Amino acid sequence: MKFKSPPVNSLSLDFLTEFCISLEKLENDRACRGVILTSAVPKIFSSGLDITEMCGKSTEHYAEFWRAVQEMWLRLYSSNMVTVAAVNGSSPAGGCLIALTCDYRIMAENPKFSIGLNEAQLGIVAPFWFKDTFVNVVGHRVAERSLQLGSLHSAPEAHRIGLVDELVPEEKLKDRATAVMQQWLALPDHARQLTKTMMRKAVLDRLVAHREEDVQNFISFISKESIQKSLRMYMEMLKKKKS
Ligand SMILES: CCCCC/C=C\C/C=C\C/C=C/C(=O)SCCNC(=O)CCNC(=O)[C@H](O)C(C)(C)COP(=O)(O)OP(=O)(O)OC[C@H]1O[C@@H](n2cnc3c(N)ncnc32)[C@H](O)[C@@H]1OP(=O)(O)O
Repeated sequence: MKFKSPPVNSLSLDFLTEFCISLEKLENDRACRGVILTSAVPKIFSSGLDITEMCGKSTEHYAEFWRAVQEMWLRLYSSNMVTVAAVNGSSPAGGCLIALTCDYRIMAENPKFSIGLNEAQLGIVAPFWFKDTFVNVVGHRVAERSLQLGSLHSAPEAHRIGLVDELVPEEKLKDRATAVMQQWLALPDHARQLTKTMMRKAVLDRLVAHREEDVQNFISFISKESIQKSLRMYMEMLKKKKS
């Protein structure tokens, strides 16, 4: 599956809805046992949640948007398919979450590409299930430091801390992702799927049990004037960086 929402594959409500529909179709297709996620936009895997969806909108809109973010994560983290992220560009925040939610991450070894949960830099907080997914990949200490600092890690650093499983030259990314997929698909599906469920169930159950509470927390957090101001300033900073 190739993300193609230029300029930066930001995760808008439309993007998330289409992503979930596509995943559901693949999940229900018995012939499909695995999916490789990558980007058709040069240099960017995904710029994370679309910030414009979280600025100056109604409470109803925030609720709908956040449910779509939750749905994307719940579907991908609990997928029966083998999921491989072929990270061919930068991947901050929600983009990093997509990669972390997969079974395996391969990143192009370009040191200009960065990845991480940088929410703190925007003055916002990564929700508990972003944090739980991160901890499950890199461990508590690395996750704590990285989250508090809102770090964006260069590709080599991301590999060093275990955020990505391997680095390959960009032109070899597709072949390597295919080889990894074949390796994972060589196992009997039922054994691999039950193992995956065992490893991820507690974290998935936690969001399922607190889903509505999480929506309400998001709404009350994102509606604060101080948070709206931080997001507006961040968007302005992104625009200024260009000029
Ligand atoms: C305690 C209770 C807690 C409850 C929980 C509450 C809150 C938490 C909520 C949410 C968690 C948030 C998760 C997120 O994902 S937030 C998004 C974080 N993303 C980023 O920080 C990335 C920002 N973007 C960049 O760094 C760069 O754009 C890039 C991806 C590195 C690409 O750089 P490049 O130079 O190639 O492009 P531009 O910077 O010129 O960007 C082009 C164009 O796109 C716009 N844009 C970029 N990113 C986003 C985005 N995420 N959303 C919307 N728009 C984006 C950018 O402004 C430019 O627009 P323009 O109009 O100027 O062309």
